[in-house]
Amino acid sequence: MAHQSDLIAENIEQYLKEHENKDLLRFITCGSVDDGKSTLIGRLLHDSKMIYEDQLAAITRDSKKSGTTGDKVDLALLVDGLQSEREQGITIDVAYRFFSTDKRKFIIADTPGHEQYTRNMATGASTASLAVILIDARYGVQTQTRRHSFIADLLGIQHLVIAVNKMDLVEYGEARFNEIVEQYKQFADKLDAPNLYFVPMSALEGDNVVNASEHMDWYTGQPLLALLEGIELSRDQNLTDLRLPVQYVNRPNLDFRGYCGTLAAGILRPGQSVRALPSGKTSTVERIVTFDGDLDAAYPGQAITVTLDDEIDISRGDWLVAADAEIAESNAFTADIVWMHEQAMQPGRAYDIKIGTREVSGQIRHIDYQIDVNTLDHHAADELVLNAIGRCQVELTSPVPIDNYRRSPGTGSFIVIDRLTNVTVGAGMVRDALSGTSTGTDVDWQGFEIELNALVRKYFPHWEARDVRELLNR
Ligand SMILES: Nc1nc2c(ncn2[C@@H]2O[C@H](COP(=O)(O)OP(=O)(O)OP(=O)(O)O)[C@@H](O)[C@H]2O)c(=O)[nH]1
Repeated sequence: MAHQSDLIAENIEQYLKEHENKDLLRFITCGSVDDGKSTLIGRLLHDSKMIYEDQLAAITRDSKKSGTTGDKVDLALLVDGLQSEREQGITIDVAYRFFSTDKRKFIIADTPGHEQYTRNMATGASTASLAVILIDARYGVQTQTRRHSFIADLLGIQHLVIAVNKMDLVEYGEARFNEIVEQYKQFADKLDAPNLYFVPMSALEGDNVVNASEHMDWYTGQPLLALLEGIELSRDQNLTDLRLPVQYVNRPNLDFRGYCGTLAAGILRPGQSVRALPSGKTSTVERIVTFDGDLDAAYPGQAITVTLDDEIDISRGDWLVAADAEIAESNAFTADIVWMHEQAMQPGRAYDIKIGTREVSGQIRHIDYQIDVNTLDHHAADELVLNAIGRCQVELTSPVPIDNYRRSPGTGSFIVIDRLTNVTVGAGMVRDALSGTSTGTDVDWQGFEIELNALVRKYFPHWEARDVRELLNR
């Protein structure tokens, strides 16, 4: 079990360094208000001895004053306490907590359930491999449960742990648990849902969180922590396709030219034949350079600098892929977009799209449908408001290589940036390439007109856009 030095870390850099030889599981916790998310995280930290003695003494004292658990220690106070410390002076959307056991280190993204739910969850989930979805055993699958599961699935999370909590309030009943499992599975049929795990638990009483439950001997699976420690993650990585989006070209002197980036997919080795996109030029990997020396092989997620045998022209935003890889290139594709800004997405408006390490201007040319995250129904939409999710057609002013997000999240995702304010207003997951359009590098007239209208409204409120256009046409 953990030592004092393994306690919850404040500083992620230092924390990761201390535990660098263990593998890392990032997970997200989701639940409706009062499902017991804080209690669960508190219980996880408490039972795996991640809490300082003085913290425990403080919450034991506070539980008597302001807890909701009678004589018992209210472990939710631990999490809420950490949260309020972190929130002093700054507004954060997602709180991250770090802990480790002998087997693995963990980062929990804890997303507040109330406001701007979709945006927060999408932020927390975008780097997570697993989601713990809490269900109150008394109420079973709720609209929120479906919403959380859908977003987790949309973001390509491979493992969903359905934590049926508060089993103590349903007499630890096996029949009730099975009923909820069935309810959930029926709904999960509509998802691509990858690996599902169901755990009956009581976060309050400590059943099946870290320690196996004495009250539910009918449950033969593992408690939550053992599950989190044991789930195999390597299978989730795409080791087949090679993708290195170049973040920056390092040229300290005439003898060295290295291409730096984080390997998004595949295994890269010296001697490998590679092709640069969009130029199509090929070469061979000479060295893989890192801060700690050269590598014989690099894996997804590793930040590397690559040198090649030939001097081919590669710049920031280009991709290195396997020489024989077949990749569609197009200036149009379909994508699921999560809208993250108060100002609604307007099809036809010009936005900057940052895809991989490249930034290109473009527009959302059409919303095929909006997805109701509560029912998973599709319906028509002219715009996407804050937190809405839609299947859209995106068109760029120049072609890019297209990767499906599910196959390669690192290169198949993008963000949408407002051109006037430079604020990130949306996040998207690429689905399929569409055949290119004649727009090519032409001016995007529709987007231009919308921007023009906005500018005219701002600076010449008494003018009509029509007047401006007439002026331009003269
Ligand atoms: N009986 C019982 N009560 C629980 C259990 N888990 C949590 N609770 C209680 O449920 C209430 C809500 O728990 P929290 O942990 O604060 O729930 P939360 O989901 O974090 O809620 P928010 O922080 O408001 O989003 C508290 O009174 C807890 O003591 C459980 O397993 N059994």
